[in-house]
Amino acid sequence: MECIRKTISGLAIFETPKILRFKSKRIGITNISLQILILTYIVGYGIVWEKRYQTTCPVTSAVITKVKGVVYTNLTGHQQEVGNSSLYERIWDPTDYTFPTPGHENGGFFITTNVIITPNQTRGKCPESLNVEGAVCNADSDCPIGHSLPVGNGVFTGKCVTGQNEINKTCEIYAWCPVELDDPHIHDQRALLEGSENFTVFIKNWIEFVKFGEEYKRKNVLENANVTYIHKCIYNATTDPYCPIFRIGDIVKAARENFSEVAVRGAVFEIEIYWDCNLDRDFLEHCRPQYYFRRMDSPDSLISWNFRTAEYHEENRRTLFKTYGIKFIVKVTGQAGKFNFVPLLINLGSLLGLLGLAAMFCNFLLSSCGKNRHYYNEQKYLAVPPPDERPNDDDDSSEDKSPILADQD
Ligand SMILES: Nc1ncnc2c1ncn2[C@@H]1O[C@H](COP(=O)(O)OP(=O)(O)OP(=O)(O)O)[C@@H](O)[C@H]1O
Repeated sequence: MECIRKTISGLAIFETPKILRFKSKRIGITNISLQILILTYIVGYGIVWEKRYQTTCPVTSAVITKVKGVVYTNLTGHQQEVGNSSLYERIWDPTDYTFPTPGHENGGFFITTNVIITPNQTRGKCPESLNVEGAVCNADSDCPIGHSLPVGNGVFTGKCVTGQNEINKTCEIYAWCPVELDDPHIHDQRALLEGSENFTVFIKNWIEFVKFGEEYKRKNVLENANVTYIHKCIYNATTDPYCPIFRIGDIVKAARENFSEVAVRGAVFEIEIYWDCNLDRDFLEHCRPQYYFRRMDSPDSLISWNFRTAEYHEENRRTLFKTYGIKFIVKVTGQAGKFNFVPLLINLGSLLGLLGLAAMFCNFLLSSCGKNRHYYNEQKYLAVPPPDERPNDDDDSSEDKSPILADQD
């Protein structure tokens, strides 16, 4: 009953903190300056510049690419011409030099820049390549039947036969014969498809901001673009930043790399399409893509970007291609922001909280560093003696003894 009575009487009391007014020009100016600084930072930088009054949504996108360009190759002018150099005299169109398998994931694509061709391979028996570690032999006993070398081209037949250069003997293998030659042109500092720097790629990118609905959907091709424009435009960061057609050489150059060098052994580049959209302004006018290019791998003399494919002519005949090239990864990033009361109120709330920092700092200066700190501390803090030293109070009731100011009415 006592407890309930106290609670009820407590409801009739209003408590408010007492504020200490301390006259000091220095502290007053420090306090107001800090408050202005915090206010400018939160309102100017946080709310206005960083648009923290907006709710955001990350971009969702789809990308597909199409490469165009034709090049005619031969080994004329290469330092070391191979025996069968006519093999490399050929025309290359997109179907020959782009590959869906390693390149089309994430809208990426792959362009062949260098190649070793081994034509007319058939399944049969032939000497293992001299370049394969462990292939050289002196007698049949060096080539156990059924054995294969870790980086070899086939399975040992059990015979040691005259090798590719007629001087060294190598183990005979069941394989696609003749085995791939290490064509000397690949060691030139010139790529076979050097002309591929003039190829172009059309990057088609559709985006949307799911949270804000169907009306905020668009593509990286501007609304006023027509076929004539598409056929003649080439992306340029300053003169034509919204053209979706990119010259391969320009991409490599924008990533601060030399095309002739990377074309020899291959490389990986990233094309980033960045969308930063303010939906409080005109969507089509102010929501436009920005493109960034960078090299993802680092130049390496040991590892190169290559893979093998084959063209099968009939059941037992194929042409083998060891293909070096540049892989392009397309990455779409970005977000859209739109006005919303919730983030605005949250930021204003944190502003009020942070303003308290100014008072905390001034308090610290006054109580720890100022010359009147003792006087300040005396006024600010009420020293309470420990319970066993407090003056004897006959009235042991636990009634609240704090003074209560009565209102006029
Ligand atoms: N890499 C590119 N460089 C320049 N123009 C391109 C490129 N890729 C496509 N285009 C052109 O852009 C337009 C739209 O391309 P899209 O692939 O949608 O149409 P298409 O008729 O199938 O193209 P195409 O048959 O020429 O490959 C076409 O006129 C096409 O020729």
